Amino acid sequence: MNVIQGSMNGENLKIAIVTSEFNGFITEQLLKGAEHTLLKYGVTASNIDSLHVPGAFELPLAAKKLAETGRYDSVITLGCVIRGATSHYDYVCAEAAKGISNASITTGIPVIFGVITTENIEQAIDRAGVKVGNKGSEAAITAIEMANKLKNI
Ligand SMILES: Nc1c(NC[C@H](O)[C@H](O)[C@H](O)CO)[nH]c(=O)[nH]c1=O
Ligand SMILES: CC(=O)[C@@H](O)COP(=O)(O)O
Repeated sequence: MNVIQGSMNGENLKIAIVTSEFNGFITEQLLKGAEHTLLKYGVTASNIDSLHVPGAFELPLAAKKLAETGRYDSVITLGCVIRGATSHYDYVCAEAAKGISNASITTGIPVIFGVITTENIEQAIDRAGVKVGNKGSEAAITAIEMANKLKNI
């Protein structure tokens, strides 16, 4: 069996990060985690472009536009949706997830889902660098792995 490999070397990769401003006290921690991890794996700072959008609902369109430029090996989306009193949460989560997946499939560029979807603020804090790691950092690792694996297909 021939196994298609992908290295975790970020040296020649160009990555875009889209971060939503809603729940910014969490999403800025995700952005810090993603940036730190990209640099750790060798991505050059000048090869990382960052864009902010208002909320998670806006992530798919921005990610698709970035992916369509053909300038990036991966696009990372970062957001935080916290359940409120109404069904709004379900709509925002569903459209963000569907749209981000669609951006990836339609452009052929990995668009990584770094969106935290939680029942409360505590769960979000735990996933932004406290108890359960940093989901931005995990998204960065996935971005590098997918970019390098896709190059080898
Ligand atoms: N409630 C959350 C939102 N809501 C805002 C939407 O994402 C969107 O910006 C608005 O409906 C305008 O289109 N966004 C989050 O990222 N997180 C939330 O918890
Ligand atoms: C996830 C959300 O959109 C949330 O902030 C909305 O809260 P609510 O359902 O209480 O309006």
